[in-house]
Amino acid sequence: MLTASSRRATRCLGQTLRGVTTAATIFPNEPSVPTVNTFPGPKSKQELASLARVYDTTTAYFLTDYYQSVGNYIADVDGNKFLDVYSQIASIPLGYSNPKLAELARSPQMVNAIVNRPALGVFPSTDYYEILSQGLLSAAPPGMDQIWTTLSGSDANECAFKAAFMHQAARKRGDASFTAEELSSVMLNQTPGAPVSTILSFSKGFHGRLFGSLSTTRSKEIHKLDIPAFDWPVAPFPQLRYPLEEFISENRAEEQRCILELTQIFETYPKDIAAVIVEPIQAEGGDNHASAWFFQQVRTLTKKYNVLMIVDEVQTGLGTGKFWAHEHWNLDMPPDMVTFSKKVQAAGFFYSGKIGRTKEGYRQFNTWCGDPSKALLAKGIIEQIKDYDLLARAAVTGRNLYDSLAEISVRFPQVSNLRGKNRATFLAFDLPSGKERDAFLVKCRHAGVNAGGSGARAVRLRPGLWFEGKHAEVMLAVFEGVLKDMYK
Ligand SMILES: O=C(O)CCC(=O)C(=O)O
Ligand SMILES: NCCCC(=O)O
Repeated sequence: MLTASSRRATRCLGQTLRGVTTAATIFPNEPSVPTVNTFPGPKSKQELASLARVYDTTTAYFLTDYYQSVGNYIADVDGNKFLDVYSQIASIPLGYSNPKLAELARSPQMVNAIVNRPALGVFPSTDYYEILSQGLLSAAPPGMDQIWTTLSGSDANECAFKAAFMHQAARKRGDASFTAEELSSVMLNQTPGAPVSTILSFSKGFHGRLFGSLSTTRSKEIHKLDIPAFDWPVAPFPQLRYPLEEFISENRAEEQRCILELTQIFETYPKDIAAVIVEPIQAEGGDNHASAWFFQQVRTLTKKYNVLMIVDEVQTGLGTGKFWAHEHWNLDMPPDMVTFSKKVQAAGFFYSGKIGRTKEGYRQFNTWCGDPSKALLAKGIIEQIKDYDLLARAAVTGRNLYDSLAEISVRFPQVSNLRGKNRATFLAFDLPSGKERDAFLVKCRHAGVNAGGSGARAVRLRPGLWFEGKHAEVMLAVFEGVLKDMYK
């Protein structure tokens, strides 16, 4: 049954996509509606219990059958098919079983990259330059033409931190060599070889879970408890009111407050600050936005205080209607490093100049130094995005979806703080409490839509780039049904 808002989204999106390749062409076997019989089904329960004997399944939503998952639909082992607007925590860019990526996976180049996995730092492959230059670097953020590849988002951030520390130390050291004291003290984890230097992050930020990155993660206590942490500075991230355009002056005042506090930290913090790390939209921490003005100020301040600016695009990359969300800010000076992972499938960071390099070697290093098979996959993803203009199309889909959700929020005032306007389908809204949000997500799954949560009470939408009007229609109808069930 189509609601007024879902009809509207379908109409607009149908017009946009007429005459171009659609998800139906790419995924001829994609279901047109979800099917949910028994959920969780008997097989899912049984097979999860088997898996649980050897692997921690505490957080599993259901046992997934990836062989049966197609396009925007994820299947479970009991044959249930859900419209997936969460995409493996925002990390499947082009739908399940994407035939073009599957073809790439069968190519001799991919087979070679997988079975002959190189230790790239010492034995780089003949095609790594071509894979990087025609792939990831063809979508590099403005002003950046250098890349370092890593293994995960956390690893990307940590390697960017290391690059920042080494760059700052080299800047201060000038042409001098390491001193004998540096060489001996570093083996004892003491100064001056292991200097007291820090990475500043923002409240509610999420930058990963490894030892260094976790110290910059500030989203939820549970991620950090019991793990030793660096004593590093934290600055307030603006807590804005939504919709942004209705609270312009309040929001500007809040951002000014945060910028003032950041300035104070730069002025008075007793330890060296090598870099600031910031997400363009705080994702895990609750889909928290800030304006281009705020980020422009951060860039100006970091330049002024000789602090590097790392933009963590692990979740926003490919997700906001541009390759990189910070492209929405119109910065005068690009950030120093931009980290990526998730939808890109490969991980690493972009930079310009020499920030990511050291003259000695073996300092930014590990056995793999990335993974050519993932970099090749990233190339295939970027090509498909360009071939079908998927970022611009996601921007249109997102605008219509935002309007439809805004209409829903009028009928259901429990749906509040809708956010992500003009950020494609990187959308979220709040429900009154975390308990209600969790109940909403469970009910949606029973009704055939797999969505996610972020922060304390947000429902987050992260569909892939082949998500279109007809998918939005299904999602909106399910959301309306569940909201009616919960609130009317
Ligand atoms: O939920 C998220 O946004 C982040 C997912 C992730 O990387 C994590 O939880 O470690
Ligand atoms: N940050 C982990 C989120 C995982 C989930 O709730 O699906």
